[in-house]
Amino acid sequence: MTATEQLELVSANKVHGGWLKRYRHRSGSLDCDMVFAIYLPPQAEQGPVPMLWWLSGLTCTDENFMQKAGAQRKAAELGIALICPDTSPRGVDLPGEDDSYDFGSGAGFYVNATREPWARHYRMYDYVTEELPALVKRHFPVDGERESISGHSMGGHGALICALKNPGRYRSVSAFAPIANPMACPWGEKAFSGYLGDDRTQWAQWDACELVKQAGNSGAARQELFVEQGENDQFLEEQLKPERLEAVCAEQDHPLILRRQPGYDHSYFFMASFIDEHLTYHAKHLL
Ligand SMILES: CC(=O)Oc1ccc2c(C)cc(=O)oc2c1
Repeated sequence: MTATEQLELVSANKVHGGWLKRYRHRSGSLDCDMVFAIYLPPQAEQGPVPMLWWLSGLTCTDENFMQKAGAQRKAAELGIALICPDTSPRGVDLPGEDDSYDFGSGAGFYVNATREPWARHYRMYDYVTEELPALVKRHFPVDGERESISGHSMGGHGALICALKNPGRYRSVSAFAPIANPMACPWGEKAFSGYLGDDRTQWAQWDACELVKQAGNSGAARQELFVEQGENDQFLEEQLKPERLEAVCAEQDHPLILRRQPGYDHSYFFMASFIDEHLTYHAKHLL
């Protein structure tokens, strides 16, 4: 811990016997102040609990999942901490940062930007895989050896790439309506060209389909991917493309559970409907 590290409590609410707390801290990797949310189940009063990281989607902050998904009841029952970072650096005031919902503020895409002016602050991959986990492990009763990851849409993409880029790190990974092949959809092409430049070989490091292709060369065991997808999702065909992940997983013999749910859209109503099953899935790997 650095001598100056400070966590400022923003809010605290008791939920299902545990505590949902929000904290502000100075992020070194993003070079700005950030807020994250953590739900500690009642079991955390007795000793360290395993963790589920939740990565949210475009336009979200640390708050959406905690307020809308209804995950705390099951997390309290299972004894799993939930941790939700914000989705981009905040307050850094870069030109054009607030011009659109799918780039800049609220749209960090969980990559480390290499292109100016984004490279100094837009390092969400380092933030969610290194800086914030280290901080959480220093300050809260969590078991650093037991972590899993999940997310929605842009955050589903984030969860998949974090797991695929770090074999053996997360006990399990799941995703709701992930942007499965960002190199080949308008959201991803805009974000990757803006943050990473025009060299598509660099983009491949941040694309779940490309990482599944590369996973066979790492020597590590292939980790199962659990994906939930609503069939009435308004972004399904143009942006999400789960069939591409399905095809590449079949081609590479990479384990994938892809569940298509009739009638469900892209909203948090979809996540609220299946979050308990995802928590139960992660609990099988964490407990
Ligand atoms: C709270 C909420 O509705 O979140 C939300 C809405 C829309 C989207 C879209 C379109 C993409 C995404 O990545 O996340 C996302 C989250």
